[in-house]
Amino acid sequence: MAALLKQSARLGLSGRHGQVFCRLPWALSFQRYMFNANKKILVEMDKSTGVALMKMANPPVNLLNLETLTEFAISMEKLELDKDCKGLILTSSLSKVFTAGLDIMEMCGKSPEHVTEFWRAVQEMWLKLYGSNLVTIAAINGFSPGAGCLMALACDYRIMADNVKYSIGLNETQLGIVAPFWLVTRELRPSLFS
Ligand SMILES: CCCCC/C=C\C/C=C\C=C\CC(=O)SCCNC(=O)CCNC(=O)[C@H](O)C(C)(C)COP(=O)(O)OP(=O)(O)OC[C@H]1O[C@@H](n2cnc3c(N)ncnc32)[C@H](O)[C@@H]1OP(=O)(O)O
Repeated sequence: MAALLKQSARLGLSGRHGQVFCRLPWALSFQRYMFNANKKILVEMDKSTGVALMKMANPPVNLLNLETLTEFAISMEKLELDKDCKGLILTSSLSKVFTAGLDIMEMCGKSPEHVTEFWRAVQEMWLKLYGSNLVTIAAINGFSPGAGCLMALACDYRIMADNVKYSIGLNETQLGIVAPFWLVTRELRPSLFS
């Protein structure tokens, strides 16, 4: 963990004036590769350190819609298959939003099949992060409501930008969505499981 944090510092993930800056070398060596399917999830993997930097890049607020969640799951699978990858830093490419959470429009006026597929993708996102073999760190560089908070909770470690304007929390009850029992017990009351 200490090594990973040092690495995140080396990559430039340092909090200052409420921002988490991500400075990466312009020149990519052979030890570094990047991939993205549809550019909603950007991944930069540094083989020399074993640390992958994953940035959500779905402006304006990094909504987690079906497309983004699917791309996220594919990206996680690729990293899990890379034997050189030991750790993952999950962050946002945007300046003040980590993610605004689930795209409410995915749950509104859609067919039951679509809604089912969408919620399956949400669960898959959680399973991929919570069950990952990688050491996972959420570098929360902005607002992180709802599923943004869920994502952060599913990581092994969380670092949040020091800015009183940014909020984080499970606010989904305001929309009539209730967090399931297993989620609450696993992430918010882990002592119940031990
Ligand atoms: C493991 C699975 C098992 C089930 C688990 C079930 C439940 C527990 C776990 C998680 C549940 C999560 C549910 C959710 O995530 S619901 C969504 C919660 N999110 C919010 O309430 C965020 C609301 N948004 C904001 O507060 C602001 O947008 C924000 C502070 C993030 C940014 O503010 P800013 O001023 O920069 O931008 P805006 O002008 O507000 O937004 C731009 C644009 O985006 C639209 N928008 C914002 N958020 C959403 C959203 N969540 N869904 C859809 N659309 C959104 C906003 O309306 C603007 O649109 P437009 O006016 O430009 O058209």
